[in-house]
Amino acid sequence: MAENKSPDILYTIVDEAPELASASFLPIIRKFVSSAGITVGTPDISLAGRIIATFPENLTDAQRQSDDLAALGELVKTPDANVIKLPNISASVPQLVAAITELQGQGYDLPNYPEEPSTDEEKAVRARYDAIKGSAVNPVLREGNSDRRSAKAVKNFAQNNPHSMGEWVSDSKTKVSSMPGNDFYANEVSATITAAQAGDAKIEFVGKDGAVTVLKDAWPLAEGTVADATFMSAKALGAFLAEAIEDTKADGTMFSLHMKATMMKVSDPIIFGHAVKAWLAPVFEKFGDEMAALGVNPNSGMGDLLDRVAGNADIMAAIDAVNADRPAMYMVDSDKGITNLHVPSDVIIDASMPAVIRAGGKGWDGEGKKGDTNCVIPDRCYASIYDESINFFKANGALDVTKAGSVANVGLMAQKAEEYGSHPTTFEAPADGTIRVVLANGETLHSHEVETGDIWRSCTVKKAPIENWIELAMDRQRLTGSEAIFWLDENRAHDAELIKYVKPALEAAGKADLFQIMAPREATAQSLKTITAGNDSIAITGNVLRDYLTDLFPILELGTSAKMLSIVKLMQGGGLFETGAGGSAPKHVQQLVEENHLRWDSMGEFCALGESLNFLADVKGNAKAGVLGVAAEAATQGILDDNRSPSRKVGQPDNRDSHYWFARYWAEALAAQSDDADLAAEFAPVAKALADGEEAILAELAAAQGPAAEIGGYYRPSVELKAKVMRPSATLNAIIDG
Ligand SMILES: NC(=O)C1=CN([C@@H]2O[C@H](COP(=O)(O)OP(=O)(O)OC[C@H]3O[C@@H](n4cnc5c(N)ncnc54)[C@H](OP(=O)(O)O)[C@@H]3O)[C@@H](O)[C@H]2O)C=CC1
Ligand SMILES: O=C(O)CCC(=O)C(=O)O
Ligand SMILES: [Mg+2]
Repeated sequence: MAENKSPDILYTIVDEAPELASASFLPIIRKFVSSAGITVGTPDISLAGRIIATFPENLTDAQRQSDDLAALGELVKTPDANVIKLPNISASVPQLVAAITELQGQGYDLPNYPEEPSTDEEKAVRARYDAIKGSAVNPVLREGNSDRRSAKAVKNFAQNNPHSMGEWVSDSKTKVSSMPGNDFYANEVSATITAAQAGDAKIEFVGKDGAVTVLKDAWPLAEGTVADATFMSAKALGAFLAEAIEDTKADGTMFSLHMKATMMKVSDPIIFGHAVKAWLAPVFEKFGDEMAALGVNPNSGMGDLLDRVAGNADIMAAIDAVNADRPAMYMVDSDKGITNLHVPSDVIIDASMPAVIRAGGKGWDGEGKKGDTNCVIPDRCYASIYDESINFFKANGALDVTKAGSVANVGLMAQKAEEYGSHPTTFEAPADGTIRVVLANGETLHSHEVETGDIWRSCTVKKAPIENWIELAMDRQRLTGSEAIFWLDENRAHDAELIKYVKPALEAAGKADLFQIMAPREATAQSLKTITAGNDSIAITGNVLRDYLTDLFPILELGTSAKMLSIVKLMQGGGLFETGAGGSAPKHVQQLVEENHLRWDSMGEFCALGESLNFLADVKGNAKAGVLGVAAEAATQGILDDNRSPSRKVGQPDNRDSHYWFARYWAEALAAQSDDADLAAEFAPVAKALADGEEAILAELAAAQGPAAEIGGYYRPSVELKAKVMRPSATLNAIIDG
């Protein structure tokens, strides 16, 4: 972070579409808040920035960057944090490799990603890259639980301006397929650590010969922590996937796999790799050794595999033959031939399943044809929410957006809760044997018999985050009076331990009758019924369902999760304001580069900015921030009232136009208010200049659209080129920079 004085607000530098939007929006924010003496820092948590910060010894002084993520990770543990966090890339291996290659091309002398490290040096490099891989940012910053909901104005807008929804028919063949058993759900055991059990635990693998290998040492388990262990059988997974492919073919639908290989960066790429192997089973049987020699790693996807075998005509012919015999495949981009199995980070379950459901159960096949799809979600822990949603819409038709209520979420997230914190304690069984958790007192807490390749993991959640989550749920219920459901399955080992916290806490507060506890399937059906009737519900969930539901319901209700209010009340008193619940929208970058139109909607940034300024006012007593915050809320309302959000098509207003309107409404609201005469006087001429310049500004913005745009890189675009593309209006720039 460049500034010496700690900035009042930190606005993160990220990747892809939100970062392009920032090139236009940040100068506006800076201009407005500087009038109140508020400073904005820009910590770089982009994938490229994190790579650069990891290898200072390879770089010149000019190239080096501080480790801003580490600094932010410390800041969020203090009451001073006021962070606006935009979505960033959680990189799959192919993305990480592409980012490294791009940086090397820009003159950064970075080591290659060691695919198969053998020397100690390679292993050390690999470990440093692995810390950057996957979801490496959000879990570090989320030192609090999550409160995600649609702001009233956003919800009203959606009801009055319904987005397009696919039609649901009762005989749709779209379905969810999951393993019948031997998955994480079936094998889960869980316990709450007692005082006598607390301390540094170990995870061990015991071979059939009795030899013990320590997989994880000095693993602190504090009293009150809920600690689970479970595994997915590799054999059962392989058999299930083979059957699912056959079943899809028999159904005449298309095959689609929905995983979270980014956030679940250890387990899910392995499961994804099993699907690639199952799809190309005859090819792996015949050419397994040749493919291994070419460096094929199925976990990196079909795209990487095809690149590696492209020079071998026999293998390519075998792949073509298998594909000809397979069912249709759900496509990421049918024009470019990118399939569901190409890149593990292309189809991410939280966004992909709601997109299928919003479309009436449809996906697109290799010929660009719409059709029903078999949605393969191997593990059953959470698949039931999608299965139940699909059943509900088959029976009731698509949601009526104009009348539907809303499902908000209170999510247990703090301190790497549950599955999303389980990467350091996830292992692929090295051989047949036993994996066990041995406590500090020598007791074996959990133990599983495993076979080679089984995916074993332990998830934990600490006591203070659980208690904070229950408090937050009670707050939200009290403030809204809504139906409130803890989505917990008493038949699941982990959830049963959480229920032991929830029930007494509710009873002690005298609120047991205001809350229900339901398994995810039942809670899905109940919540859909509630919103169909026009009422609201609060889903109080664990970390994975927080993630899934805060895309599912907003994508159905609002058309997108980008417009969500996404507040993380940090446990030490600070504020972390996430901008929406969606990601960094890679497809939007593609459109900008091809035709200079950015369809990214900054509504998430607008909402987070208002919250962050109000936080500065409420918690830090900064009255001018309060005035700016109220005016920013008015500007957000103006964007909605006058329908100034970006359009999808080139030639129509885009992200940049919405920023002009936001600036104008913000300035007008500041000029009109009477709480701070200085701010009113300062912004009156700004508001006038923006209004007077409307025609010129909109014409200059429109003129930029159409031709390809050059931004000088994907993972690390040129700052100058980005600014040139994203700030094409000289008239607007003169007002903002003046
Ligand atoms: N908080 C975070 O840091 C998060 C990061 N991610 C990361 O984001 C990347 C992409 O993930 P993906 O699964 O594709 O999900 P995204 O949410 O990024 O994109 C899916 C689709 O949602 C729509 N969308 C998302 N945000 C906006 C917006 N602001 N304005 C308009 N439309 C929007 C777009 O639809 P359309 O194409 O129809 O316009 C987009 O193609 C991955 O690297 C992932 O790891 C994902 C989730 C959260
Ligand atoms: O961190 C990530 O990879 C994704 C986060 C996410 O999807 C969410 O919080 O909703
Ligand atoms: Mg998500």
